[in-house]
Amino acid sequence: MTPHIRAKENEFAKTVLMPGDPLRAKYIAENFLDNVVLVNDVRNMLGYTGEYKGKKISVMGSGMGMPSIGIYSYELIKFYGVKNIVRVGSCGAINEDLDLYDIILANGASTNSNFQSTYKLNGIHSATASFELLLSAYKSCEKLGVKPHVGNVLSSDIFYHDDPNDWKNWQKMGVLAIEMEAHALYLNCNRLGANGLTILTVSDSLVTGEETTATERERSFNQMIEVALNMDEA
Ligand SMILES: Nc1nc(Cl)c2ncn([C@@H]3O[C@H](CO)[C@@H](O)[C@H]3O)c2n1
Repeated sequence: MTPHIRAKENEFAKTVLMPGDPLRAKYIAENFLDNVVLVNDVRNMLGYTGEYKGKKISVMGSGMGMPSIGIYSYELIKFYGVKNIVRVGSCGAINEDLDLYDIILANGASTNSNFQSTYKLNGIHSATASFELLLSAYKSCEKLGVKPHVGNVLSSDIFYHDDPNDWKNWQKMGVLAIEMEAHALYLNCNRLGANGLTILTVSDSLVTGEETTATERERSFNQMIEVALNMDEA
């Protein structure tokens, strides 16, 4: 038990998938996993443990933003012994080579957040994914015939930027897309010795202004889930 999770000590698998939306966690549990058990519903941040092709795996919502995923990923690693956390989410593309529904594997996550000030570093930590998980996800993409984009993303504290064009400065740095969680996940994993990876589906493009519809998001989301579920476990 923690302040935010009611699951018993051994109720999470070694690997946890984390969509932002707890209803996505419910969708994944109901549509992809067998022998599913609800292990958390505190604050309705639904968490489940089940099996995929006979392998134990968990899925739980992370909420939106770095403070939220920062709490849940910390507690999963520190108090439940989780070793691998794979964020599966949506993002806004800022690179012109990206199309709607493209899949991104984030090897790193830049940020405008103050999150890493807690580590009192006399510099800026490069928040990076686990290469083991990144390679496993890349191989899973190959098996499924998916060509992912591998690169840096921006984890922003803000969804509505006051200057609607400030993403263009990040575009100059080769950043592929904007989302709001990866940087904090990677910091927790880097600090606590766990493996983290973020897999994203492009749900909108700041370059073209295109957006997916709610139903299209669900369809395109499935491909990313299959990539995550078919990864070899680290
Ligand atoms: N800042 C931001 N901007 C754009 Cl264009 C996004 N597209 C998807 N997301 C993700 O979806 C949620 C916001 O809708 C967040 O969890 C975030 O990770 C985005 N977050």
